[in-house]
Amino acid sequence: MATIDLKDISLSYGNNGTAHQALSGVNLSIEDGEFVSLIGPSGCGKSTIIDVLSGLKSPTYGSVLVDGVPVDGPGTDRGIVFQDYSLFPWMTTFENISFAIEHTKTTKDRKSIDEKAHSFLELVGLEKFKDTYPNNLSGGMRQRAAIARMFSIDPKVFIMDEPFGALDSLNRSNMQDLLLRLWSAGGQHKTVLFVTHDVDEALLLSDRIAVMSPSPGRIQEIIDVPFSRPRRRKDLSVSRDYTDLKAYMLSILHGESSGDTQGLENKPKGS
Ligand SMILES: Nc1ncnc2c1ncn2[C@@H]1O[C@H](COP(=O)(O)OP(=O)(O)OP(=O)(O)O)[C@@H](O)[C@H]1O
Repeated sequence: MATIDLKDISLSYGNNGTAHQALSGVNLSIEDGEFVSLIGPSGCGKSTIIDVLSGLKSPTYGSVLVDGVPVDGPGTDRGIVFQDYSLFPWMTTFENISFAIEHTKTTKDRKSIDEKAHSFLELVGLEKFKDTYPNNLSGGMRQRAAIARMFSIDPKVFIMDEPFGALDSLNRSNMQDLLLRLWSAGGQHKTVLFVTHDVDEALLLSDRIAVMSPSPGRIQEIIDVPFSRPRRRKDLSVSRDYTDLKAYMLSILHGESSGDTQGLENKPKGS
């Protein structure tokens, strides 16, 4: 059970003389179990929002709440996966996961921690690579290990910053399927904030998509994704509603739409 509230967030980098306003007046509420993606051009402030929600950066103005409680630093209630560097390079895959479990303090004895770590490695198909160091894993394997680690600590909230951005398209599809499978396992969905540059990825995964605009970073529009779950790529790709919504999103991202939800003629129905 977790809700996220970003309330009127502004953030400036640097000091007065050279301050750069990265975010201005960002408001976003995410419901319990909701999967929300952030999409927008490079430099619009997606990673800054991720850092603020993670507790790695404090906003200059505004507040961040998880389940109504203000975020004042990193915590095990929020699991994070970045595009890279999510794993400790000096630990094997097994050690990375067992270390994370150990630090949640919910599992105390060594045997239970190790069993739990093994079960998560198995879940993502990495049991054979338990003694391998991250540098000797492929990019896809590293991200599988990072996702296993995030799930193993059972956080209320998943925060993912372009986790599949560096993967080739086949690996990326496999990882999206894995994420959706784990996300919906057990019927209790986690609350997710997911950054992507990829419109298809956002439409496949999300309940809602927040489209950002730059200079300073703002949320330009929030789109409801109307497709029922489970979603299958091949069904989506032949659906007229899907191609219309994708075209609409691309038009916003390329600055061809005002982004005004009122009275937009080219906005597809149901979004
Ligand atoms: N530590 C920093 N110091 C100064 N400016 C920064 C810093 N980090 C980010 N910025 C600036 O803040 C703005 C938002 O950056 P951010 O990384 O959040 O954007 P982004 O949307 O995640 O970009 P990308 O899609 O390229 O990862 C950019 O203009 C960036 O140059």
